[in-house]
Amino acid sequence: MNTGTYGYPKQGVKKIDPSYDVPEGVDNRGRYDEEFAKILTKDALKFVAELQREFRSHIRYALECRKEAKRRYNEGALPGFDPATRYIREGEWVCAPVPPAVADRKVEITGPVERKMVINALNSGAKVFMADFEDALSPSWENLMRGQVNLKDAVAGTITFNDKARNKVYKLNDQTAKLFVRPRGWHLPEAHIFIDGEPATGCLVDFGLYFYHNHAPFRQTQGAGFGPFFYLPKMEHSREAKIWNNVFERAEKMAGIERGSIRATVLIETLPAVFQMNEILYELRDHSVGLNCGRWDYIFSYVKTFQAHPDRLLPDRVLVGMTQHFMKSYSDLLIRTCHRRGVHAMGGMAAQIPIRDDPAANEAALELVRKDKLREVKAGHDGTWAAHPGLIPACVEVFNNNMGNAPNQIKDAKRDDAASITEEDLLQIPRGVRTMDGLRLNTRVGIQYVAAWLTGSGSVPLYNLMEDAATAEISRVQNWQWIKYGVELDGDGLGVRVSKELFSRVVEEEMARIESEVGKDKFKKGMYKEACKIFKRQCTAPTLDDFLTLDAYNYIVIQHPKGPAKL
Ligand SMILES: CC(=O)SCCNC(=O)CCNC(=O)[C@H](O)C(C)(C)COP(=O)(O)OP(=O)(O)OC[C@H]1O[C@@H](n2cnc3c(N)ncnc32)[C@H](O)[C@@H]1OP(=O)(O)O
Ligand SMILES: O=CC(=O)O
Ligand SMILES: [Mg+2]
Repeated sequence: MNTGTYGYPKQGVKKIDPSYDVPEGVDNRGRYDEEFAKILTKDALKFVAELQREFRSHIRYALECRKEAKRRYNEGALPGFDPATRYIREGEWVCAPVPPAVADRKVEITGPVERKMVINALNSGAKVFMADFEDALSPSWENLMRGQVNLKDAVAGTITFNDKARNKVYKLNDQTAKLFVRPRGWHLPEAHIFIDGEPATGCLVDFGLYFYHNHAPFRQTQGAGFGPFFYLPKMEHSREAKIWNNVFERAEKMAGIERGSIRATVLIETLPAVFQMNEILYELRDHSVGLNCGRWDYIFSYVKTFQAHPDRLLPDRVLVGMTQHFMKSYSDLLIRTCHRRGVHAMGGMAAQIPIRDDPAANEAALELVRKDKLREVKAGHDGTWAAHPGLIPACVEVFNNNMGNAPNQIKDAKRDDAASITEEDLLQIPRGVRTMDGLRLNTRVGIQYVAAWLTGSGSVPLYNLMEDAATAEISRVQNWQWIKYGVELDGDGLGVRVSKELFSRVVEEEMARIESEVGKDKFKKGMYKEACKIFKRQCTAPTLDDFLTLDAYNYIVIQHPKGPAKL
């Protein structure tokens, strides 16, 4: 079907779904659902529209600045510390004290805002559950709106789920994890809600609807007077943190709650942002509750930032771990920065997940997780992420054994030694081989991930590892980089140069392998062919697409009255 931007039929704008009651200037093109209507109330949408109107020019400017920075990096510049903000880096200031409710964040579970998983995560024994509208969620209208319904029920404490097939009813335990919510990044539009004729900014929809409905019960039942709490993804510069700070202040004013009630942890997961950690904390100093090592997007961002630097090619994805010098430097400097400013320095996600049908492989995976967590706690991190409830006991054990009863290490692990970390340390080229296996695995994983994403799953188990939008991005940009620069392979493919022709053959062979692994029936019913087309185009594009999900988003937008149905 011939479609315009976001799949909206080109022949004309159809009328607003009459069933949603919308404020002036807001056009809701998402499917009507009685449950969704309780979230998409006129007043809640009015709040989202106010945020959009107040901040759209700032967001547009910040995204323009990203483009400008990209242009500079593409012309050979390297990211680095900004001399203009040296006074912030060298100044003696601290963030507002950590709210007591979240002083102890030793282990945090993450997961999409899917109903059963929300309950399982809150019951998992982790201190925090990061409910994800971002890397782990395919942002279809259904997923986003159901996610909002689920979180509202979770904050109210009434969430239940009846798994009829297994005759099992899920409900919350007496003790649950504290909820943090991660909205989408600044770059993603919400193509079902138009404000003044333009798609809304995705993260303002996620934030605005969640905040509007939950701030009061959250502060009463979870935050002990503080909150709600957030994780903020994919920022590249402190000017983006400043926008969030202003959004928070605007929200606090609307709700009539004290300034500094809302708290957020910023993911440092872009290469430019590592040079802005003090500046980001400074902008958010009244609303901050730390930084987190978003290691997967960070690796993706290393490739993206250096897309025009053929001297900085990545080795196989599996070799770019936290012990590579640039990754270790990033984590050490993050700890030093956070603790100097009085807030949490959170670790990141190990990609291993439990392997049910192979006890030896399961133990080996658990051992890798333990090793990763031991490295983090010894380095001074105050807590870490787990992707699966089955990993919580191992993570808790490592952190408890090494931190005892202390809620965090903010005062005890100052890491002043990390003050000497330089720009060169943070940019050092990762070492390792580039192999045909690496190219094949990237291709197999990338295509299967996109296929899952197109059918509504934003995080999936593939080859015993957790894959989400961030890990899939690494597969995509690494393939792109190797093709673009005709990388000469090591190992089995020794001497072979990666080219579009070689990649085409690899895609064909890996598609056949995927079909045999998932079975003919699932392959036929799934969206593997569409995924292959998207992934292949992106890996061979003359210029690198900024995000895999921006292009793929067109396939999952379904506007009503009925636009093209892809899901
Ligand atoms: C780079 C980053 O951004 S990391 C953060 C974003 N990524 C994520 O959050 C990934 C979260 N994890 C997941 O989505 C899942 O664990 C996956 C997709 C990796 C694996 O999923 P599955 O193979 O379906 O897990 P599995 O079948 O072992 O699940 C067993 C049980 O644990 C539950 N479970 C698994 N992971 C989670 C989770 N993260 N949160 C809550 N419950 C979970 C399942 O719902 C299931 O529950 P049930 O027994 O009551 O039915
Ligand atoms: O969001 C986390 C990451 O590693 O990316
Ligand atoms: Mg990420």
